[in-house]
Amino acid sequence: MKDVYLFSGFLGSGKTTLLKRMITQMKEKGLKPAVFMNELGKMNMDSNAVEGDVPLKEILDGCICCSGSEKSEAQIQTLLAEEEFDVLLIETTGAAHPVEALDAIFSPLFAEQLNFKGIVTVADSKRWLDRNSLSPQIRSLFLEQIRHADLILANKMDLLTESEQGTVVYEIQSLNATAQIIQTIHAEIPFSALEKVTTTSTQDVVKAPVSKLNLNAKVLQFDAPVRREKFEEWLRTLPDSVYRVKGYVPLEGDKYPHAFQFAYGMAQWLPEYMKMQNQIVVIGEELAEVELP
Ligand SMILES: Nc1nc2c(ncn2[C@@H]2O[C@H](COP(=O)(O)OP(=O)(O)OP(=O)(O)O)[C@@H](O)[C@H]2O)c(=O)[nH]1
Repeated sequence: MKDVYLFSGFLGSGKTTLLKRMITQMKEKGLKPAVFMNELGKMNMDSNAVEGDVPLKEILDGCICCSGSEKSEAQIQTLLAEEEFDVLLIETTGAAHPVEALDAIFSPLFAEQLNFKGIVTVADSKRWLDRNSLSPQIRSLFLEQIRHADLILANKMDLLTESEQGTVVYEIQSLNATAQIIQTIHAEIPFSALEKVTTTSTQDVVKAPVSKLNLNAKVLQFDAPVRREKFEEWLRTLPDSVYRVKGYVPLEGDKYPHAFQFAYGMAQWLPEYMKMQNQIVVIGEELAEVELP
């Protein structure tokens, strides 16, 4: 039997950061991980984070509103048939209800092969404090991801004061009394913390209704390099209903585009040493008016 962990958490909370850490630690222990990820918006930026020697299946432009469980089942089946691995890590999109992703894992097809260990939710602690500013649909998704977790990482603790950190842990524990909560910075946990997880989820778990999300993903292409200040100024004009921006931004004067991440008001730039497609994906509500500067 292969252990399976499901990584859940809102857009930009730190799931890919956790995934990378766990892959490194598993390899150090001599375990072979495989990864299945679902991405919004036809761009495979996160899968670039997974090294080439790790078996990987992904669904790009993953469905936002439904589980698409047949597609997921087919991908998992291919992994099982074609690859050698010990542990399967599944990263859901930040827009997914964690319980929907369970459909594929609990498929009778895999009953003899997969041992589901649990839902690990990465919570953006700063966003937690500000959750009331989310639209009602998005807020209920955000809460559902935490409510169904077996292990919760209260992540981005570096952005909070000590008293805010205490508030977040207390409030999250009131929403989910059974899950263990670990306070983290950049999702730093030992793999042993993951191994201890035991799930309370079953196929019949009852999920609160999350009404239809108006979340969309829009890919924007750059025709020419931009000035970094101009681009950052543009970011500040984005409405609060833009939850996530990521991709590759060509900057004036630089040979290669820069990998770029933006989540909850925080931007991160990383140099790239290869030619990547000059495009970003913007994820949020009401994106019709959002265009590049
Ligand atoms: N300050 C701070 N930034 C963090 C922390 N953890 C992750 N980040 C940053 O947050 C951004 C999003 O992290 P990811 O790991 O890509 O988040 P994700 O949940 O995989 O994002 P999606 O898959 O797009 O939903 C990146 O720029 C990370 O470097 C943290 O603890 N503190």
